[in-house]
Amino acid sequence: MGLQLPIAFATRMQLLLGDEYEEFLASYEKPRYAGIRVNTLKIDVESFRAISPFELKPIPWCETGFYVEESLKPGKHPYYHAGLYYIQEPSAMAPVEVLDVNPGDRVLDLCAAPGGKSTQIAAKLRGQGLLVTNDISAERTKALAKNIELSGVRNAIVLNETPERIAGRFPQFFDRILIDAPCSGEGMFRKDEDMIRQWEKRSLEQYTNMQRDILHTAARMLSPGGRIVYSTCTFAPEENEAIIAEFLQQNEDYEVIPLPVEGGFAPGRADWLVQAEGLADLDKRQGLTVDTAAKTDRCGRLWPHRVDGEGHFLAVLQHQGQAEATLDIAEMIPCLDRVNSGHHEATDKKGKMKQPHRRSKGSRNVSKYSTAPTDISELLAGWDKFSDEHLQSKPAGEVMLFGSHVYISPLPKDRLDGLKTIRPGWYIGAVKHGRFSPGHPLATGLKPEEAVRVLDLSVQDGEAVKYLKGETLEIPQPRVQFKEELGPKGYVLVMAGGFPLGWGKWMDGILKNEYPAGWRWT
Ligand SMILES: C[S@@+](CC[C@H](N)C(=O)[O-])C[C@H]1O[C@@H](n2cnc3c(N)ncnc32)[C@H](O)[C@@H]1O
Repeated sequence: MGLQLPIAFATRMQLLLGDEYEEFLASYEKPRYAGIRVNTLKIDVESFRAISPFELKPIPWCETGFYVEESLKPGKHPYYHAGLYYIQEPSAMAPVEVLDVNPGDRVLDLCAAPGGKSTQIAAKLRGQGLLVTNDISAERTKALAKNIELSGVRNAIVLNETPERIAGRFPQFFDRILIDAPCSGEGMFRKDEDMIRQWEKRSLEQYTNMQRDILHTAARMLSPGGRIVYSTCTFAPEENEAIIAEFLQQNEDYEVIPLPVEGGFAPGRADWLVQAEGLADLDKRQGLTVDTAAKTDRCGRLWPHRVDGEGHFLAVLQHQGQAEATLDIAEMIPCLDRVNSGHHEATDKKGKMKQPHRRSKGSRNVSKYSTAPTDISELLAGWDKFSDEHLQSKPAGEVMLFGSHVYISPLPKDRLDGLKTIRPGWYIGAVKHGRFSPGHPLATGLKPEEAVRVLDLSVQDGEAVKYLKGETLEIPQPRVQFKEELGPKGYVLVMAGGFPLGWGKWMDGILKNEYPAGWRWT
């Protein structure tokens, strides 16, 4: 066998799985599975199937997910750079499918980086409601913010916080909470051998302490009648059924909802917690009863020897309280029917939000964090002028100013006071050298019909790739589509096969490339 499993892991799995162990072990001989998930914020599944560069085989537990041949390099196609799909391990698509996200919900993704599940949640929200996406790792939130932007999400806030500090600001606030918990990663050994080295470095107890804390803190943020999905990519019952059993014991107002039978979910292994004579050693924790431990058979497991995917665990925790009519986010912010990214942390290095002051201009809600002495009216005038000249209409929502940067946010900014905010919303642009420059995420969040000037580049003959590499392109004027009264000169929304990639500036047959250097195709 090519893969060297840690002996302690293999011995434990053999003990737990008994007769099934040989089959489990044989799964490590098979190649890993690769998947993509269609981003329905950009394209519906049927339309994507019609233009897909890859053969697609449906993933049973995710309507928008497909197995693809990894050797075809799905990350090297202009459609990937246009955010039409996200590359995601097939089993990792399961937790969001059982979170039951509906447009308009307030959703928290607490351990979110690099953002696979957050972009899946965003697609289910369809631009309505709120996604707060968080990770404790500052480094990993960079990838998280980028993936949110690449996917064209307009209603997300990206945080880099501890769950405890978020709970302090958002008690009983969220309808849905996803905890894709940090774990020992045993289910990912086949996908990523580095996970084996990581496994050897940390004790199980370190993980279980973190998992317990995160779950208990998350529960404080759930609104009555809401739902938490707890998932891991590990097999150890200590990190899975035992965490859920203990939570249920301490929180009688929660039930575990059984998973749908279709799709390949195997039941949770309550039997690993409960033996004929009572609780197994593993779970002789104070207060835990056999009845509660037995409920964990309603959790779900994806086994690499039973499904085409890696190992995962998931539990749907439904709060039994009556859902209260919460204030709709759209009521908190006038006109929030379209609400989302950027490059500037909105907090200082200590995570302190600079004291905001609000002011209204016309029908608009404007908030400002006074980081830099940029003149507010200059910023607003810049944004007004840009939108008049380049957009069919101004996107609605609360305009927030951070120094010289403009965002549209799905929440009133005082909700974020004191939190280390990586993106307070959709990054619109900034005033540089006295001029408003549109942000790249403004382009990735726009629909082609919202721009005044568009240019469609060919996907087939390498033209879109040239743009993605940052090249200047020669583009004759008839290829630029524009609003007659505004002319062809100026910022152009550049597309690949009809899907926005970024900005360019067209003048006299030349398209100056505005694709950000850090995003370029290499
Ligand atoms: C399994 S990964 C998340 C993968 C992600 N959900 C996705 O689908 O792309 C777990 C994440 O939890 C983060 N993490 C670890 N401890 C945390 C904590 N106490 N609070 C929030 N995030 C934490 C890690 O930095 C890591 O990015």
